[in-house]
Amino acid sequence: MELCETLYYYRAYHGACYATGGFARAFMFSSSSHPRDYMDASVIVARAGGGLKKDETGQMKMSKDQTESSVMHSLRNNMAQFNPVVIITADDNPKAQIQPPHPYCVLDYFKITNMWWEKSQNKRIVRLRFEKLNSKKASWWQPKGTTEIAKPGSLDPPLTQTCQTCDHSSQQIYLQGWMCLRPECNQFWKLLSPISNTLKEPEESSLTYDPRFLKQKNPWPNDDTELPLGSMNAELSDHSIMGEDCSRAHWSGIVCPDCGRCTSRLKWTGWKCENPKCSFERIPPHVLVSAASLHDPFNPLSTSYMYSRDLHLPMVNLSVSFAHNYRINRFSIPGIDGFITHMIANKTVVQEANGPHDMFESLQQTDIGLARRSMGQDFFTRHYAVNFGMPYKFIAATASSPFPDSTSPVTLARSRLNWAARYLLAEEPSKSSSIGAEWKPKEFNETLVLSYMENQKISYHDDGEFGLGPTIATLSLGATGTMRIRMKSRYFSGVSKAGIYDSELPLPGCLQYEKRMDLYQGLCDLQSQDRKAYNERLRQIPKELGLKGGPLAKDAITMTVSHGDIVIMHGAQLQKYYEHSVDHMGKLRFALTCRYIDPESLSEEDKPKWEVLPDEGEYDGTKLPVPA
Ligand SMILES: O=C(O)CCC(=O)C(=O)O
Repeated sequence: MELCETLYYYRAYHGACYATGGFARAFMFSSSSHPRDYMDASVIVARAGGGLKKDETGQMKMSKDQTESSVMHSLRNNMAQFNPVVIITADDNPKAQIQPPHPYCVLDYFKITNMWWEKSQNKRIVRLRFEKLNSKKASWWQPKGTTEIAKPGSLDPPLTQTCQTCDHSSQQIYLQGWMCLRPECNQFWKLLSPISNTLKEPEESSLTYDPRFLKQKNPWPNDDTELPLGSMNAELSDHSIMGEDCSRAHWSGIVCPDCGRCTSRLKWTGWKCENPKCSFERIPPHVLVSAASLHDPFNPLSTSYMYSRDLHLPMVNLSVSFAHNYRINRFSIPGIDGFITHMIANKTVVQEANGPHDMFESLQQTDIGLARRSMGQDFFTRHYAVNFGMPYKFIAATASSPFPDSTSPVTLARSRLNWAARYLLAEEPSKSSSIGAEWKPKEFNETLVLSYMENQKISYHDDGEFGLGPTIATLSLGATGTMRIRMKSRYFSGVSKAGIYDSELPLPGCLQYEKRMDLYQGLCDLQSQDRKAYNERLRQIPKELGLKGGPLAKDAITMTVSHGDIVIMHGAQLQKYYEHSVDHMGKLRFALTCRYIDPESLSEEDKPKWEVLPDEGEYDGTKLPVPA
């Protein structure tokens, strides 16, 4: 992750070659290399990535012929337009002549000089020869005290021969003899035996590179020049620019100037080198993003009720009301016991003392411990988070502290959201008494603060973990966000990833709703009568109805959440069957989300070491002057 966030030329989380926009940018040279791969101080020969699978012994093996892919087109573009690629080595690279000092190390820029087809383990593969771009620069990966036996260009040029069958010419790569390298030709990958004068595929283990092929020099325009390998992210301009330190470049990783390690920005305040032996830290000055700068000329704030920019599918029911300076959009989704309320704040709300404007600015001025949360295996969430009150231990566990250790926006948000939830749940027309009774003992006992810099977002997820909810309320501060709510794929398609039909009551809006409804009762009966036949039916139904796991439902509700707005989701079913995501287009956004977390649902070690006291803020939004 650190590599991919720091090096603009290598953003391939799972691949050997990173290509983008039709050009290859970098190659990773690691343990899954091919036996004929080669590496010295100036030349590398490697197999183009892809097509490897683990065999039963855990070894990476070719499972099928390689074919022309978009990566190969990119590599050809690099050659045609003289775009060099960066090569990175991993510490398990068996061809490295020295032990690389770090798990991943950048070698340098290389020219791709040759790209050809071969055969290996009876499968067709593509191979590449790379030559270091700047031949004047020493290669740090050359063993100390040694010199290259032959530098590129110091030997005779490689032999080139034309195939008598296909008229295609190619260089001689192996000392064992010349071979046609055009896979369409029936002479492809065959050596002429001088004894029998017949063509035969070579013995792979006997192949030795022809030094004239390896050590050729291929001049490129502008070679022998230096290109930057370090990232230039996070260079601040000389002027103070509002939000510059929250820009995409500023939450990218940097190359540590002290030890050279790629370092992601894991803390809101700045970078701290992750190398345990290095103490480098960089805290860029934060130029306050002022609340006044959030002004949207196409949606001007007023003390009247605001416009709505929310959209929904026709099946979703919307009721609109106006109260206490909020436009209140209340959505309910058929089949779901619950509702979603969007309270759209006006100028009176956002400008009130200790209100959204003040909270937004105050959150930027105090270090409240916002950090990216670990998702395991060295991966971290994109956004920053910190929790107060009852510990939040779901998905990616977040550091928690008692409310008294937080800053005023955290407690103010809790009190504001408790007021909003209390007000809305009491207003809920159909079931006010039961919901109100359920809610009261579950007033919010936790505030999770999320902060999103430019281009950061939270992808589709639910908040339905055991012991949490059933009411979840968020106060949005800063840049305008888009919150999307959609049915989970499993319930939309009715099929699990393993291809098994889900026999739960189908939800309106799902694929093949009517047909699935027709099957529903019969399946319930079969389940209680004949378990074997029932399981068999679950495997047959996807084929009968033409259903497969994987299709994504359209967003049922899309809300434009502005600074000061509140979104309240109520109902466990909403979290079970639906999921939500939020992104934004600005430089900085905070989401302060309050939940009730049942302390009894936490494991002994997760239980707080502090008492979570009731909210004493007593915020009351009804006290503000309302639009005339
Ligand atoms: O950013 C937001 O508004 C929503 C945050 C959210 O979905 C969460 O905390 O689970």
